Order: sequence, then structure tokens, then C-alpha cells
Amino acid sequence: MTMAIRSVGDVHSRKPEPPPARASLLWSWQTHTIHSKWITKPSLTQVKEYQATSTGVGWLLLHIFFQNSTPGNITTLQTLRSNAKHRPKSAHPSGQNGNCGAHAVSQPGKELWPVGPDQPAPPLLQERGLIAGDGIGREVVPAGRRALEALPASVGLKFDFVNLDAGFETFERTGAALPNVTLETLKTECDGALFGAVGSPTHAVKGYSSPIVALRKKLSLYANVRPVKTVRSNPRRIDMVIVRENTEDLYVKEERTFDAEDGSGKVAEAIKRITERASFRIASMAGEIAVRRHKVRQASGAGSAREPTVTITHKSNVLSQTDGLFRTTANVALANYPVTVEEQIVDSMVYKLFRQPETYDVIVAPNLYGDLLSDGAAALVGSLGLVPSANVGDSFVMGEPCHGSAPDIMGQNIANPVATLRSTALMLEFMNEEEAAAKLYTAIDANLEEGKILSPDLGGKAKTDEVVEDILKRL
Ligand SMILES: NC(=O)C1=CN([C@@H]2O[C@H](COP(=O)(O)OP(=O)(O)OC[C@H]3O[C@@H](n4cnc5c(N)ncnc54)[C@H](O)[C@@H]3O)[C@@H](O)[C@H]2O)C=CC1
Ligand SMILES: O=C(O)CCCC(=O)C(=O)O
Repeated sequence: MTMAIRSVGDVHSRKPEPPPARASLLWSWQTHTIHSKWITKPSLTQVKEYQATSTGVGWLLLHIFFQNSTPGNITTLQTLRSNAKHRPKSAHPSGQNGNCGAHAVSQPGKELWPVGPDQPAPPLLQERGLIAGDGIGREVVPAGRRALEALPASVGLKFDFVNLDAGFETFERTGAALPNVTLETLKTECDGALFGAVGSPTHAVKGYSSPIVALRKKLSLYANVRPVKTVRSNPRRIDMVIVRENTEDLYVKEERTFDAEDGSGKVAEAIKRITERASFRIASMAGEIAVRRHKVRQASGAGSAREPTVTITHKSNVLSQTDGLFRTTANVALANYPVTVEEQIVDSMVYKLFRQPETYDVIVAPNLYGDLLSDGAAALVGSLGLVPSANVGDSFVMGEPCHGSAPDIMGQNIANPVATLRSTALMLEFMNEEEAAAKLYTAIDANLEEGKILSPDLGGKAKTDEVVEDILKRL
């Protein structure tokens, strides 16, 4: 799934200076250095000029995202995605309803991007790729589309959609699980997407390979950000974000099977690849998210007592080279952030996560552990059908519910659409469409708080469509 965003604003032939942000920190991986520069508030004309001419590459740090960076503190490193093609927005006024703090906290009198009757923001036409995939992916992705279509005009967004194929059914029909046209459309026309789920078989099928794993790698979506939270009325206050490395570890899928030399049977082995580069950038994103979440908590008056904390999860007591590199590098990266850094070996992490989930803020993990932890955490908040994710790269965001194709309930119109709706909101949040994201989060939370129209996984009797209707009417 992809989305391409075109500005309908003025077009200028001259490439202007990029619009200044209040704080902009440029990060260079090669040198591990951080350059900060403080610049002044841009005019809307400058913003529109820049949007109209920028390639979007290299200026990832220009947005509202950095509005609240504090002089003297290195609070910003690798961005959570700020494509210069995207329109910068004023911060969500409450600053309370984001999952990751990917949106900025508003400060009265300090709006970075002025919007109002005198300076109306230009409307955008956004083209989004929708990859429904298999099973319940086909039942929940339409809900995401409907939510985008139902967003009130006040948020100033318009959407076009392109349906793209991928998955096991696509493989059986066409011989390709991820057709070239899907990938090329995503790469060339889009900078974002919404993905449902695919139903990969648990046995090897010649020619088939998981398209979602391939997409994450081919689109360089190096982070999988998975917020797990309870709604406010729930006495159990769970509110954490699992930041999962998304491109390597055992997911490089370099496996082989061969006969044991001693004739004792077959041997299968797989490469677990961990790189310094990927570990550094994922830990940096975790640090960034922890800082942003803390600012949101402070602004909402809900939790200045809770320090921003990142828990590095690994198994370096056994895998001292691979997980050892992840652990060491993550510590180096996180030293750049004003956050408390903790470590937890992944097995006891599971134990503590189940025993005391309320104590976790941001967890950063290599690919496989991150996947396992987030499914476990989903059980703690009620259902896999509630937990969203965003696959995030430097120039592309793909929302994706954490669940799979759920063949046991497919075709019955009982899949919980909330994970996909939250993934849609999370995608908007990471694309700096904070206001639209906040509206969707608020509508979803209102449905869950009221607890009357819930899908069966949450103990309700409502059909998927009824849950969607109830949420959309709250928009
Ligand atoms: N990102 C993706 O495309 C993923 C795909 N899968 C694939 O999905 C297929 C099924 O895998 P499973 O292990 O069964 O995991 P699953 O996540 O599809 O289902 C696990 C359990 O959670 C329930 N569930 C999941 N989503 C739900 C929703 N929205 N509402 C209500 N209940 C929900 C299912 O009914 C099932 O009982 C496999 O082929 C697997 O490879 C699994 C995980 C992720
Ligand atoms: O079924 C598939 O094709 C891939 C399942 C992907 C997954 O579980 C993950 O997020 O790691």
C-alpha cells in the first residue's frame, strides 16, 4: 500500500531554501555526529515554496516534529519520518491523544506552522495504496479506507486510493506473492500505504515468500512501531510502545537445509544478522519516541512523574555477538537522549511484561523479539484486534495491524477493525497529519470506552461493519 501526496499549493520554478524550523538537527550516520541549528519560524509561503520544489530527500527534520526540541539537549536524532512532501500541520491542541508522540505538543503562542483564516493551509490530495492481502485483511482494510474518507473536511485532506495485490491468494492466482506492479507503484507513485494481512503457509511453498517481510525490506521500512495501550477507563493503565527493528535479524531469511555429515539426518540453519547501522537507527527512533511521549504526557498533565524510559531487550547473555552488538549499539545511540535506559534479557522481559506491563514506556528490540513481545502485549490489553503498527522508513509509512489473516474467523464479518483503524491513525500521525490522527484516535477510544458496540474478541456481539459505523459516526 502506498500513498503519494501531492500538494495543490503554488508551484515555483526556483528551488528555495528549505523552510526553517524552530529547531532542526541533522544526523549523519557515517560520522555519528549531530549538527544542530536553530532557525526561525517560516512563513507559509516559504513552506509552500519548499513543498512545491523539494525532492523530499535529505530534509527529514524540518517539521513540527522538532518544535519542542530543547536547546542544549540533543532530543532529536533520526526523524520518525518527515517527508518534505507532506504538509506541516499545527499541533493537535490537546497533545493527548497520539500514541507515539510523533505529533508535537502545542505551546500557546508558539505555533510553528500558522494556520487560520488569514493563512489557510492548502488542501492536499493524497493517493494511498491499499493492500488488503488475505483473510480478514480484506475485511479490515476497507475500514481504514472508510475512515480516511470520513475524516471531516476541517482537517483539509482528500484521498485517492489505489488497490494493490499481495499475499498467498495473489500468489496462487498469479505466481507472485508480491507482484512487481505492486512494488513499483508503491515506490514510484506513493510514499505511504495501508496493509491488511497475508496468510503465509507454515510449510515451504516453492516460489512463495512472505510479501510483508519483503515489503518492509524493499521499501526500507526499518522500524515497526507498535503502541499498546488500554483506554482511559480501564483500571489497568498500560501505555507502551514496542519499537521493533524491521529489516534484519532472523528475518533476513537466509536459511538452508543440508544432510548432517555424520549421517544423522537433516540439519537446517538460519542466519541471524544484526548490524550496527540498523541497531543504531532503531534505538535512536526509540529514544526519539520516548522523548516525544514524555513531552505529550507533560503537556497533558498526565504523568510528569513518569520518566521517559527505553528498555533495550536482547539475549546477549547467550548471543553475545549478535544480540551483544544490538545491546552495545543501542546503548550508544540512546546516550544521545535525555531518557532513562534500562536493559532486560528477553525471557525475563516476557515475564515482567506479563507481570507489570504498566511500568513499561518504550521497548526497543531486534526484529523477532519485537514481534513476539507485541503479540504478547496485545493479550494484556484485550485482543490482537486492538493493536496497530506503523512500518516507518525515511520516505514511506505503511500502517499495518499487528494481527495476521486470522483464517479461523475470516469471512464472518466479526474481525475487530480497531487495530486497522488505529494503524490508519498511526500512519497519519507519522505523516505529520496530527489533527486527522487525533480525531480518529478519539473516535476509536470513545467506542471502546462506551463498550456497547464491540466485536466478539472483546466480548461483544457486533459485526465488523457495526463497529466501523459506530466509530465513523463519532468522527
Ligand atoms: N502481518 C501479517 O501479514 C501477518 C500475517 N500472519 C499470517 O496470518 C496467518 C494466521 O496466523 P495466526 O497465527 O492465526 O495469527 P493471527 O494474528 O491471524 O490470529 C491469531 C488469533 O487472533 C485472532 N485475531 C487476529 N486478528 C483479529 C481481529 N482483528 N479481530 C478478532 N480476532 C483476531 C484470530 O482469530 C486468532 O484466533 C498465518 O498465515 C500467518 O503467517 C501472521 C501475523 C502477521
Ligand atoms: O505471514 C506472513 O507472511 C508474515 C508474518 C509477519 C509477521 O508475523 C511479522 O510481523 O513478523
